Amino acid sequence: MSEGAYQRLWESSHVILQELLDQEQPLLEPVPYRERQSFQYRLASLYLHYLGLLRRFDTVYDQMVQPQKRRLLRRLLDGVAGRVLELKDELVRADLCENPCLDRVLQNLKLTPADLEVPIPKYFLLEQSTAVRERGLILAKILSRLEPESSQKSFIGMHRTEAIILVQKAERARQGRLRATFMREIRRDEEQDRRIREDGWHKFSQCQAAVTIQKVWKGYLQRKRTQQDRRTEMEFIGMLPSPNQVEHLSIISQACLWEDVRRLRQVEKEEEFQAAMVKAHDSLAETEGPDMKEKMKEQIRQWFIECQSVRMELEMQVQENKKKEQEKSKEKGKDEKKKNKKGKEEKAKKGEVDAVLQVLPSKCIPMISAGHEEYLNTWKNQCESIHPSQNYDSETLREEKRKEVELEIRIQKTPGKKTGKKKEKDLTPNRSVESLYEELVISGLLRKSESVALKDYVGDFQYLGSALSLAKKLPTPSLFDIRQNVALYAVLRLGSPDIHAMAPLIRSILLVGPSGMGKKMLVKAVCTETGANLFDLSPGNLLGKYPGRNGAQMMVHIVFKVARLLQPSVIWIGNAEKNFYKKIPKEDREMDPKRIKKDLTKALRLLTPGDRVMLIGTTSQPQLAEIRGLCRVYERILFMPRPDYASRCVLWKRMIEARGVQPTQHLDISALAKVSDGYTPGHILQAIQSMLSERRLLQLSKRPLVACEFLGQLAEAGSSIQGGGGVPEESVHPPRMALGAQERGLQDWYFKTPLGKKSVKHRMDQLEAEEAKLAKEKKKRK
Ligand SMILES: Nc1ncnc2c1ncn2[C@@H]1O[C@H](COP(=O)(O)OP(=O)(O)OP(=O)(O)O)[C@@H](O)[C@H]1O
Repeated sequence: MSEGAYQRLWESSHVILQELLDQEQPLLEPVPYRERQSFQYRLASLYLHYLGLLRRFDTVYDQMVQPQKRRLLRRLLDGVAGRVLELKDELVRADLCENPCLDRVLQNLKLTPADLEVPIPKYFLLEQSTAVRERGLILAKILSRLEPESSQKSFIGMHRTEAIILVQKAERARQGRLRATFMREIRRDEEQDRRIREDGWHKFSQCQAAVTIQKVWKGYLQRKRTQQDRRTEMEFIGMLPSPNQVEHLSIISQACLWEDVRRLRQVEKEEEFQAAMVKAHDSLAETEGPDMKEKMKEQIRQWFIECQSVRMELEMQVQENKKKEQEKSKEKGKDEKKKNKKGKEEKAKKGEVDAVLQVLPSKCIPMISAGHEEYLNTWKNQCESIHPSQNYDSETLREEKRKEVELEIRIQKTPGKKTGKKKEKDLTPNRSVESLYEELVISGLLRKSESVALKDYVGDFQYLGSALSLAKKLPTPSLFDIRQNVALYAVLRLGSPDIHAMAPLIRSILLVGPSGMGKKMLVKAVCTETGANLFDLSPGNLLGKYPGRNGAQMMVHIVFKVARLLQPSVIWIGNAEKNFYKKIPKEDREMDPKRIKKDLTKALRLLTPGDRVMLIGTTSQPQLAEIRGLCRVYERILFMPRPDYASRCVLWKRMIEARGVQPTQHLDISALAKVSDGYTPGHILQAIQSMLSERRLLQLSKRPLVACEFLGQLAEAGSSIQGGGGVPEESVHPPRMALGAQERGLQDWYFKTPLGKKSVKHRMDQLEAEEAKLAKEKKKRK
């Protein structure tokens, strides 16, 4: 796309933004509780529109070259991202559920589930790439120093004789297989010869022979043609990838190349702009600075004189008014008391006070509005031909710098105020961050995170959300919802300091789901998408480290200190239930899993907006924990049930493709999705990995994949996980039933959490109200 195209995209985005800003004011007005549905609908529609706007601003900010426009775009982008997070919070409050159903709104607005995907601004990684790379290098350096010992340990030697026997075995097996194939061919030839000898040659006339050959040939041709037609039809309706994908890929890679070129130009123009800013500042301070100072002094003097006279007048008036009011208030007091009494009695008579729904005032809207104004005043009508090379605009630069210089001079005249924020006690005042960082790496509390993109967390949308709600069934979150919530709660907040400071503060989330649901994968994805450090405070990882009460305090202190200084950071606690055990099991007593509970709670409370540190807990057995303590530490709880049919379809397809295999029409993905009901993505992945061995991959050209080949592996994957760590009494059941029971347990637990409780209560109230209504109608008919 050209600069002009991005400019047009920016322009059209502001038309949408204007419409959205117009809808903001009415949303602030309180709405009676009975209009809850329309309130939710308005919120959802606004949320979807802002998401679209976020996508647009991200594209424009990523590709626009002009440095001043980029600065404004960045503010707009962060503001809109913050507003998306605010609206998500409002939606959760209104729907009493972490994954409100948006399918109906989506349909009404003629959008697709792809429009619901949360875009992760590209600048999160692009603009901090050097910092992240440097930190990665330091980590790799420290780890490489530690590595030799572990690599020596993992190598298991083999005796020479054993090795020779192994090679001999393999060679004999190979020769045996060759001989068997050879013998099979000889026997087949002999059998054919024998049959010909016994039957004798069938004699054809010339005409008969020609007809037979034609029959075979025409049949072959027709089959080929039909196959081709079928393929074309499937490609046309989008059920098969088109054959000219190579061409398509080359177009995409060329577009990516152009995008990179534009990013390089951005850097060039930014450097020029930085230099110009310094120059403009210095020259303004030198030429206009003294005049500004004089003017300011004069203004202050004038203001002082005016204030003095106004104050005196006001004081006189106040004294007069006081006298009058004292007299009046005596009389009024008697009347009001009577009125209040009456009002209260009337309300009590009506029975209840009508509850209202209201959106909280936004922190982001003022920033977005200011950005929108600036766009309208400065950039909207600016003709592109003025700056065809995307150079900075010197007039606007001087204007901005003038304000900055003025502000600097003003600050020189008024002494700065001291902030009264209390500082937390530093237990390691004499240590440098580098040495603390190294200590954490050596003790294994700071780990290298594997690189995983959030989009690789595969899963489809819940298409039946509203239909289920109408049928009074609680829709369970889909894998798509989970990916979306992780993007909103963790990635967007950790990716940018400005977004973090504006958005509602979330310090911790807990991922709850059966083993193999991808909880650890999501933690890694958050680190990858934001370039965050990964601290591991899992109880199993703390065994024997920083012993004693003081040790635990010091450990938590160092982790949070380094996490904050080198933000963004993720502090991960696997098996999070162990920190809050109701009763510590014998096998876990040695690790004393509850020892960091107190310090963790305290340290979390000290995180404020702008501290991009997030605690992410993962658990598959939350029932073992004391629920109040767990819910106090983890502010948001994301329940991850097993994938539904739609998600399983995408999972099978994408996971097979990831092994380098393009599924053909011989492979019935839908059947695989049906039989894998009750299995987690981890099980499906395990089945695919053990089925698609190197040998099977080599055979693909001759023997295409079919669905039934996976069944054995799938059954094994389910049963092996169950045998490894499952609950003993469940192991007698087939895996599907047992897993279902485990899931129900998790769901029951979720309904005991604060939000779960509210949601259940709300739905019960709704049911009761409807039943009462029906009963009334019945009575009337009688
Ligand atoms: N939605 C998904 N898309 C792609 N891969 C997935 C998905 N969910 C899980 N996986 C894969 O399944 C495997 C198991 O996932 P992971 O170890 O993250 O699960 P977990 O929930 O943390 O399990 P546990 O509770 O046992 O620790 C990983 O290889 C992960 O990449």
